[in-house]
Amino acid sequence: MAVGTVPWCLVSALDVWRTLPAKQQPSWPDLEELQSAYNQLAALPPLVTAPEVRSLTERLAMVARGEAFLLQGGDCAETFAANTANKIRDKVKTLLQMAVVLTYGASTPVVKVARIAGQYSKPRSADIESSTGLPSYRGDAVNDIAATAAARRPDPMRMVASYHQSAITLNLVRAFATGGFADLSKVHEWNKAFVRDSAAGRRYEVMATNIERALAFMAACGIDLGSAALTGVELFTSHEGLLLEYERALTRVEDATGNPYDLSAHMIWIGERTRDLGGAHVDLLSRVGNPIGCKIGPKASPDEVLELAERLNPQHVPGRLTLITRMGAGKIRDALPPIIEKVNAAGPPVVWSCDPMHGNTRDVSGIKTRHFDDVLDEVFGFFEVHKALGTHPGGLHIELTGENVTECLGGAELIGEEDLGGRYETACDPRLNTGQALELAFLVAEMLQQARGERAAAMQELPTA
Ligand SMILES: O=C[C@H](O)[C@H](O)COP(=O)(O)O
Ligand SMILES: C=C(OP(=O)(O)O)C(=O)O
Ligand SMILES: [Mn+2]
Repeated sequence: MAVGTVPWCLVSALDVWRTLPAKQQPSWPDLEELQSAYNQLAALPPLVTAPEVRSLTERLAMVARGEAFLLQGGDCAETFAANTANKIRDKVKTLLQMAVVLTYGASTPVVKVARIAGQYSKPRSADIESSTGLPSYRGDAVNDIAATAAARRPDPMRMVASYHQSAITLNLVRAFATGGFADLSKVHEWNKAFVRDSAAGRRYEVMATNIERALAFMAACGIDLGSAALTGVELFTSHEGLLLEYERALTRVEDATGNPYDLSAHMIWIGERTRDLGGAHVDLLSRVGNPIGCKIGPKASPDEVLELAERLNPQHVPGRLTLITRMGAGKIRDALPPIIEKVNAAGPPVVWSCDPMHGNTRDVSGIKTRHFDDVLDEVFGFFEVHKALGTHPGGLHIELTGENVTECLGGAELIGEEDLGGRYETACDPRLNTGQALELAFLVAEMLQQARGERAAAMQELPTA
């Protein structure tokens, strides 16, 4: 593994990353322990399969063509402690509820990708936490969040533990997706309860009633709402491909095709802090067959993004690459247009997705938070830019939870600074709570409906031949 000691000609293409600068890797204190964890991971079965991964690429190709919408969401950082049946259920439930609302708004399929079953490592701004003087918490796959020196020591066996936690989660997620939990009529009943019982929901009575009518119409037409197609969903998994040893150990060459896939999740994304063109992350992930995401922050130049897009999708495969822009509400309207123009003019087809969370983090008396209005404003900006350029606003990437936490400010429940202490439970970044996430889905659905109405009106105005 220590590639510096191996002659260059013996390095597998999948290990070239070992010769390149790798940012945000833990300082593993014991390389023998690391080797042992790697060997264990490499011998374990994959978490997902190559055909599933290819199905997601096909679904994302539909998004790239403007025929579908992508919804990606979940925790900033999953933790072993919060990996309980109820919390997993409620996260999946929130995603499914959002997806139904967005499907109605967009009148197209919604591709559902959870940040789940592997989101256990975090890039950090600082190696040392200023409040404690301890090494920063880097996710449960690396160290423990408890504020002691022993807890913060990076332990490679935690990567093996996070594999097992991911397997447990995935087992439940698969059961929820196909075992009746995701039944369209039931998800709609949950949305009706949200609309009826919450201040946030009451604003969306009209849309909920319209969805109800659409379901009644389908039933009247003889469509069986109890059929497998409507009681199950396709739910894919994703996480940031940050820990290179973990991702490499779960990269497997498919017998049937001879192609490598990172089978730790269906979709893997590269973070804003590790997307260097000459870096290890871009190299490893450029070589696997999964759909790849890449975060794009406000400092990225159009040329740099085009180069990244070519590097990550040289064959121009639709669905292979999702560019997840996370500019900040105040910057998106200026920063995004030149990037879209550059990539669309010469580059590969991409899915354009909006992460309205990471450019809008702020500090309130030492607590990391985000304001719902900023999140919404960035989403509005994203839609405005795409409308002006005639491109498809393909998706949303959200940090959310299925619980009633108080981590982000605002929303219809008007969470204020004084409320942040109530249920602030995230291990890293502040997440939208269920109500805020559903509210966002209804607002985006309204936007999508309006955009459809405008397109239809424009078509009617076209002169006939
Ligand atoms: O999730 C994203 C990053 O890991 C996170 O925003 C970094 O947070 P920090 O600035 O507190 O290190
Ligand atoms: C680290 C993250 O985001 P970014 O790379 O965009 O900062 C994240 O999605 O949690
Ligand atoms: Mn985050």
